[in-house]
Amino acid sequence: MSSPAPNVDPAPYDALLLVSFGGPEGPDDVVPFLENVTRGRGIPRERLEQVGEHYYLFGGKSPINDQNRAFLKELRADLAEAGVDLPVYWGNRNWDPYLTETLAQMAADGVRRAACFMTSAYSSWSSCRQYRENLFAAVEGLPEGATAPKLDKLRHYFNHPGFVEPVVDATLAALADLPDDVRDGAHLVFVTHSIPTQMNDLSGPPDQGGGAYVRQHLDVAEVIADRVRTETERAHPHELVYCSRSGAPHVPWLEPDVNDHLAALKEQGVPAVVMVPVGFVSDHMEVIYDLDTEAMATAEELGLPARRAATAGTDPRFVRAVRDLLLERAAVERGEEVARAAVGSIGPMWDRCPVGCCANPRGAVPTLTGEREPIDQ
Ligand SMILES: CC1=C(CCC(=O)O)c2cc3nc(cc4[nH]c(cc5[nH]c(cc1n2)c(C)c5CCC(=O)O)c(CCC(=O)O)c4C)C(CCC(=O)O)=C3C
Ligand SMILES: [Fe+2]
Repeated sequence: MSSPAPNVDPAPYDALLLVSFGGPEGPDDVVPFLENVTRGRGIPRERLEQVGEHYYLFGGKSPINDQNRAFLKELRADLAEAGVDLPVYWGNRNWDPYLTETLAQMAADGVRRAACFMTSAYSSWSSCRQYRENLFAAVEGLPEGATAPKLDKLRHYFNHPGFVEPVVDATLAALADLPDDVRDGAHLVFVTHSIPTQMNDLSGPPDQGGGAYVRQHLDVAEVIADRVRTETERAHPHELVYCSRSGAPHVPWLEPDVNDHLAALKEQGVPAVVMVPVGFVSDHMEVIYDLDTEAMATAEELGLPARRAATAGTDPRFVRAVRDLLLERAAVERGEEVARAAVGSIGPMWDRCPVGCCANPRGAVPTLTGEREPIDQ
């Protein structure tokens, strides 16, 4: 008796599009990149100069593009090995290769319908809807006569086992790397990008009361802390804290800041910490500057032993999650029943963002890939 053939049919998709943030590749790129990111955002000049310095400290080069190149390579190899025959494209919101250029290429190649995988895992305007607004703008910007492929965003994966399992292992590895005499009392400090509290209040579908961004992170942190407890047979207390606060000082953002939190833990007599950057999918600038450079210096000054857990990056389980999400959605679009993997208490996320989900605090802007296109708020 033969078992049923595994589903490797990507139809109705004829391409996969990796959608990312983009980052500068050298010193001359830094200012134009920051201008791209912050156009119309009211970020104080002082903050921009500071962030510029973070990039210059690393030769003006963000690691994010190379990380996406490495991810693409693994993703193509994974798809090929699994027998999924599908070209993979890559486009960024804020730097070369820009989404518009990539979509123009896809149109020229005759791509009619593409699934989009975003390098951003959670709900909020910054981490989801802004990507969808940028997809709309990129399609609008296509040259005359080019027919854009229809785009679908693959569902949120913050609670997909392929994203969470590598972070569990990374947390265990970071704990194991702490000195023996402080390990047992170590706290797990889950870290994500701060956003304005209003943006968190608006995150998720309007009928779910907002706050999805924080709720999703808390749920994943709970799952990881639980798994770590099972593996180590020890309950490491955990907290969710924030990094990379921006904006004007009088505008409230999510707190506490990771640096303040480390000081508070030291004050309480906590012997060590593992920082788990659960809000990020690779070791880009927020991780290598805000955590590895700044927060590590804070820990050092405090005399608080600290380790930073790796991000999912190119872990084969995370790469495979993209394939699983793609084939799952393809089956859904063909009208088939699917199993949807998810860990934690929230459950698998929707395929199309509901109307008004993660509203733009500055007002309605057209988006793609939602329940209703192009304007849904
Ligand atoms: C939630 C979130 C994520 C995680 C989800 C995701 O990954 O999308 C994220 C990722 C990233 N953010 C990045 C870079 C920047 N973000 C900025 C500004 C801002 N980020 C915000 C939020 C987020 N950002 C917000 C609310 C602002 C304020 C301005 C605004 O309201 O839009 C600024 C301007 C300077 C400053 O204000 O700090 C820069 C340079 C890079 C590239 C890193 C690299 O180059 O390696 C990545 C991956
Ligand atoms: Fe950001």
